[in-house]
Amino acid sequence: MPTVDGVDEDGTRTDEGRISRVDRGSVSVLLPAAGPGEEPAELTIATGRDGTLPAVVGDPLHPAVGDRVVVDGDRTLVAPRTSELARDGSDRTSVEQVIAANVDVVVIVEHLEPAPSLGRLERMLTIAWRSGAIPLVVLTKADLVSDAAHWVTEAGAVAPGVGVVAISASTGAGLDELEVHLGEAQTLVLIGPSGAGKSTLVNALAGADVMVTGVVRGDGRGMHTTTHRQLVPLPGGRLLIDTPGLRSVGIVATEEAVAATFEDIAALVELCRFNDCAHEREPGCAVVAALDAGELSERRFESWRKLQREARRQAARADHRIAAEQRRQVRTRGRDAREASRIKSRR
Ligand SMILES: Nc1nc2c(ncn2[C@@H]2O[C@H](COP(=O)(O)OP(=O)(O)OP(=O)(O)O)[C@@H](O)[C@H]2O)c(=O)[nH]1
Ligand SMILES: [Zn+2]
Repeated sequence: MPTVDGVDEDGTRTDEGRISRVDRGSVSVLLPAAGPGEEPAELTIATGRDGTLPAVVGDPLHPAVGDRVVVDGDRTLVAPRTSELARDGSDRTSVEQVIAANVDVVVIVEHLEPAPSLGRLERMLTIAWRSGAIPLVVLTKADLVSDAAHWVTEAGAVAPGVGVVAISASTGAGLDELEVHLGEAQTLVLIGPSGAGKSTLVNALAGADVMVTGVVRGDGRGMHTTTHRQLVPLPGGRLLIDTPGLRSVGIVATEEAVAATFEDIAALVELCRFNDCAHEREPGCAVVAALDAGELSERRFESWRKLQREARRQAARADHRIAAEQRRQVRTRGRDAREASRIKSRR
């Protein structure tokens, strides 16, 4: 059993790295630099025929960019994940596809010009809360507007408990404040609409293009890699995950994630007189009372309802997929059993 400090019980060294790229049949693993001034190394590791790697704990799993791995002898094991950014499976068999693992902060990038969409912010916040990472809202292009402070307040109201920073990549305004919010050695992903300024922000955080050379391991297990990495080292020991499809992740909502995004409404629901209040015309409905009092906006209420409906729909769809998979397994087992009894009766 490999240990996390890099030395096995029998004294052999194990390496710890992060998956920096996932391809068909293989993954790239980024190993930390051996010492100051040295470049990080990158290995290519073959995955199993089904595309999985063994896990430190539990069943083999499909690796994702950001996965922590322990390279131990001939085996590469995936460590348990602290967070997962998932995309709803597009086909009927796969439930969800994890596109980034072990993310600390989901940076939600939204432009100030054109005016930000609060509904989109709520949607992206739900994705972030769902992942297990901490969301941070970055409003870009502050140099183009005069009411950035107003939008910081508005965004703060739809993102209770979440940091909101207005920045300008053009003037550098707000970048210091952003640094404070990000802290050191964190793994980040950026999500946001096209043109919001994500690439521009990455360049600002990176300071320069980060180029890394691959190496050949002495034992020949690793191969030289010159692939374009999807896990980008940033100054301050930070890592940025930028995988295809991540920037425009479709929503994978759960009721818990929706409740985390709409913490204010979730608190109101607790105060409704009836447990099964539909928040329509029931007496003692705290949600309707807040709407009537103008404490809750109609826009936010509708946005909450919509995301809740989506979460329920997805849960039902996932249940449906699981049920279909179970039926398939029962059929296969039945066929195997019939086959076995046929063989037996022939003897
Ligand atoms: N004035 C101003 N323009 C900005 C700022 N940040 C980004 N831009 C511009 O906005 C445009 C879009 O920026 P990108 O960084 O390419 O946006 P993106 O979010 O990466 O877009 P996609 O790659 O399509 O997802 C570019 O022309 C940038 O120069 C800013 O702070 N101020
Ligand atoms: Zn109610």
